[in-house]
Amino acid sequence: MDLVNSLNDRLLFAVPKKGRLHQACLDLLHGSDIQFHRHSRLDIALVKNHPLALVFLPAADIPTFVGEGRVDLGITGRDQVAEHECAVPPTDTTGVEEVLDLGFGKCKLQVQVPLRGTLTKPEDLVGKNVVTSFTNLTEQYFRKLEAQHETKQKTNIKYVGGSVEAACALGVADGIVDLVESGETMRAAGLTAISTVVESSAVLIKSKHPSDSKLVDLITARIKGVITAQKYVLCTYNIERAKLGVACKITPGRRAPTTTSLEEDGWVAVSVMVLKKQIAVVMDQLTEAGACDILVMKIDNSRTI
Ligand SMILES: Nc1ncnc2c1ncn2[C@@H]1O[C@H](COP(=O)(O)OP(=O)(O)OP(=O)(O)O)[C@@H](O)[C@H]1O
Ligand SMILES: O=P(O)(O)OC[C@H]1O[C@H](OP(=O)(O)OP(=O)(O)O)[C@H](O)[C@@H]1O
Repeated sequence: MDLVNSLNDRLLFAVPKKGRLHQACLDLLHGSDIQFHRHSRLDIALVKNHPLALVFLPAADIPTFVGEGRVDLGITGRDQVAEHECAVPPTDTTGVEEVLDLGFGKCKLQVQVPLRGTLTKPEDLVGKNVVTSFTNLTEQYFRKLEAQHETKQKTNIKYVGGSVEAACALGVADGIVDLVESGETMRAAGLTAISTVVESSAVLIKSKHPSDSKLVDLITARIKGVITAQKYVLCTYNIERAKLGVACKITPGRRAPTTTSLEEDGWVAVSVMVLKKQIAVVMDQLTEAGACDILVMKIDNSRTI
């Protein structure tokens, strides 16, 4: 198969080829019914049911390809977009547009120092050695700090590709700038966070001039449907009509709750979307408000505005 020629007339969609975002992206594509078969060792996969091709790239490179318009859509971390934009500021025609926050891959890019050391605030690192994989954001952060303190001292920023947390223990750095999610890696390395450079989560991005805007909108709507379905549950309950006003305040729904009269006089059944993380509290409040037969169901997919 001439893979390169078969890319003509297909929208290109970049997906992280490995790392923390890879599996969540595959799950999202599956949930969106984007069907493909990836041959082993090939970083391009043609989508069977859309004029679309997936390109598997390192998360850090995706903002470059999408920003230059070589690839139409992509998923990466907001931290990677920010790192790229520090080096290549967007113009009217280049750079990426964020389409959706995907809600996974949440982490913070933080300045970290040894827990049992003398450095306690970011200013203490000015003029010292800082190791990171995010050199552009780190340069920007420390140049700003140096300017604020009107010092001629320059912080020395060094790049390493991974295991950044080892740099202080190995005597290469006085502090690091690295990603933190649970904080386990940081604590295990005897480090503590003293400042946040960027807060991140996975985002869907698009180029400023995608080759097929209609298909971009369709793929966006599909992905949004899956993300919404993951965030919400469907809650149904029965309640006396007289108590419906109070119950609707507890479960206002995204637009409004759906109510249906029950065969039993004066009673209604309510069906409403509730944020998954709030459902336990909502169930407690509904019970107190007089609701009964409360049921909670998983939503597989959705299309909402
Ligand atoms: N611990 C984490 N928790 C949540 N999200 C993370 C975490 N670490 C990284 N990420 C997100 O995933 C993106 C890719 O990071 P990851 O380290 O998995 O990339 P990678 O392509 O495997 O790179 P590398 O080879 O440098 O490790 C990050 O830019 C960030 O947005
Ligand atoms: O706060 P935590 O939950 O411990 O996660 C943070 C760690 O995750 C990432 O590294 P990853 O494990 O992807 O490997 P890497 O160091 O090779 O980038 C990041 O660079 C941190 O080291």
